[in-house]
Amino acid sequence: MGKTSQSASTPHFNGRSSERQILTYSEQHPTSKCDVQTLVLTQSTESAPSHKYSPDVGSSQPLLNKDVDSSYSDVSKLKCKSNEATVSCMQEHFQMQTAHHHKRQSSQSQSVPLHPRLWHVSSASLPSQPTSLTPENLRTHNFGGSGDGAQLVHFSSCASLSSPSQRSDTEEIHRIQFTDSAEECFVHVRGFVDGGIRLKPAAALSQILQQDKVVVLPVCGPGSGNSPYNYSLSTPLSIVVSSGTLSGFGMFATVPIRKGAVILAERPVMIVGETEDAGDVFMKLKQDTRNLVESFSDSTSMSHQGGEMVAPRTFQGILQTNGFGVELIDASGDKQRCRALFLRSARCNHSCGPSAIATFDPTSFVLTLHANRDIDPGDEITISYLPISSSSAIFTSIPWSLPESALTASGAKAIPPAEASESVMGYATSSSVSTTSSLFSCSSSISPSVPSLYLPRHSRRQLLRDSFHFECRCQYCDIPWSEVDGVRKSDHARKELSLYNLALSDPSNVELRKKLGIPTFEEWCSDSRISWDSLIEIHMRLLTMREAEGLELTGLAHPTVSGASRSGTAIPGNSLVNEQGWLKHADVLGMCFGALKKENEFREWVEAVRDVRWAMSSSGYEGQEEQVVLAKILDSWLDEPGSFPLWGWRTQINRH
Ligand SMILES: C[S@@+](CC[C@H](N)C(=O)[O-])C[C@H]1O[C@@H](n2cnc3c(N)ncnc32)[C@H](O)[C@@H]1O
Repeated sequence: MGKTSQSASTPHFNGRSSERQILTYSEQHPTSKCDVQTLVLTQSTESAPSHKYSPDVGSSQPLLNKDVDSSYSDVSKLKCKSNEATVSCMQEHFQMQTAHHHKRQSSQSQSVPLHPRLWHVSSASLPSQPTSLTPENLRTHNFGGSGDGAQLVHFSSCASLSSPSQRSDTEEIHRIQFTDSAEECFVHVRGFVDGGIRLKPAAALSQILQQDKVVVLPVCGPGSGNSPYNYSLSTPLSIVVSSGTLSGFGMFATVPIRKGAVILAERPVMIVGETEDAGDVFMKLKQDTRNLVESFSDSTSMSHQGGEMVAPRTFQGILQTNGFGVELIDASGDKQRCRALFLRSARCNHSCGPSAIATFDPTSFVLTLHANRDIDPGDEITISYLPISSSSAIFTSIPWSLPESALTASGAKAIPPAEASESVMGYATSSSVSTTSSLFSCSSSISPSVPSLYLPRHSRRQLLRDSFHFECRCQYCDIPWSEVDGVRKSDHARKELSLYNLALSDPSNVELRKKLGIPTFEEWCSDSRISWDSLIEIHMRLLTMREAEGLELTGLAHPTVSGASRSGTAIPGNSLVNEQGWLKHADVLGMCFGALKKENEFREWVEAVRDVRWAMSSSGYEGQEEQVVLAKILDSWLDEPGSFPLWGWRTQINRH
């Protein structure tokens, strides 16, 4: 093993703990000492499809490779111009941008020393100089794919390996060499890899991996105000050490990114089984990768306020803090929970109204970040560490299951008992607000059907504190005391959204829908007693609420990855909800306007939904084919609105 006593010349962590693994190591290249089994991923014989979308609905041609960027490139170019100067200004000040940006900055580069605290992430035990995360390191790691359409398709058989029982921990660690890039990933999942991992060709990975729309920056600086999530690209930057509790880095957009579009796709550098020790795998990483990883924060070693170190930093803690929970699927279809570490996505901070949704495809080893809403240059790319839907594609960071104590203590009152609500009412136009108010006033224990992102602020914060070891300072939580009303409104809005979510995700739950006063589209279409604007009002209002809470597309994490179901865990919100978020509301609105024969509005909504579905269809995950089919249908409606099957239907009903 590469673990030895600490060397003076290399970064190390001091500390003693009988329970924790203390990090000490020599500079020796880990793989030079260890006999790492290599699994070869051979190149696909199938080249990446290069055709673009054609509005031929009946076409049998696979349409898996629509270039997300192409639909938005013009907009991006336009919006980007004004920001280009400030983006490069930023690059001059921070020497940790991605390789791509480093290249662009070229001769204008001006070196500004970084404040050590920003590198240290509040840890006194890190090296005094920034030995990692330099552009050089990032370039070495080559986040972009190198081949033309090269794809990861095959995980070679490991038949030649000895049986697991005879092996040491070190021998159980496998190195995956991706044939379409210089990347490699170490996998330590006991008794799992040997049988092979179920892999399939991933669409256009190299194309996606080459996208470079983000930069890693300190989260605090001028213009950030109370919230860390408004980094102003138009303000000349100088580094200010935060006096608040939030420190460290975050990921920021450098270009405009449209809702649903792929922000980033990357593969992990290591995957560790739930029960395995991360330390052994860390020692296998290349030195520069390891240096980078060691600069990552370890929240398990910090006090909840994040201000002081209360325990030694450990590899396990770094993985817990920065790793994504994913599930791999073995050749026989069994799943195993693991933690995967992605060098760039590890910089994504949590927000209760995340700007991105992360999904992991266990068949291509690719984590994809999709935009949850339109993102401007300078906006932080955030994800939710809390569950956002019933079967989130990934379960971020630490816990495999949130502790019972956290749930009890959260005191959430999300879904009231049916009998306590007001009398069942018919479908209404504007009474839904008062109805939901009465529903909320009922007390009950927490329902497993409520994704925890919909819980009130104090519950979300408590979950994050108990399970992720930090006090959430996202803009949806970090509301000043003077704005108590703001907190109350936000809590109420989330509860209401969760209720509607439940009703909309399960149309058979007629009782709840009636209590909420929300008809289905079909009911609205065929029943002239329901006023024509009722459904439109409801969905418009829910959309506005979603936007205010930053919960636009969150539910879309759901269909993206097979094999990452969270059912059976104790995490609230992981059971039955099939949330669709913004798409559901926008879908219904488009159809309503179609049924009312309002062509302009119909086009507006159908086009918006079509764009998002196309964007969601291009990252190689399993749900993409469904999105393609739906997008094609919407395209045909846009070509000929009259082809919408219920075109003008509601107007006829009204006449009779
Ligand atoms: C995966 S890391 C995110 C990147 C990290 N900020 C860095 O500098 O590398 C997770 C850690 O970031 C901090 N963090 C993330 N989201 C936060 C939030 N909303 N409020 C406060 N701290 C947050 C916490 O310290 C957490 O343990």
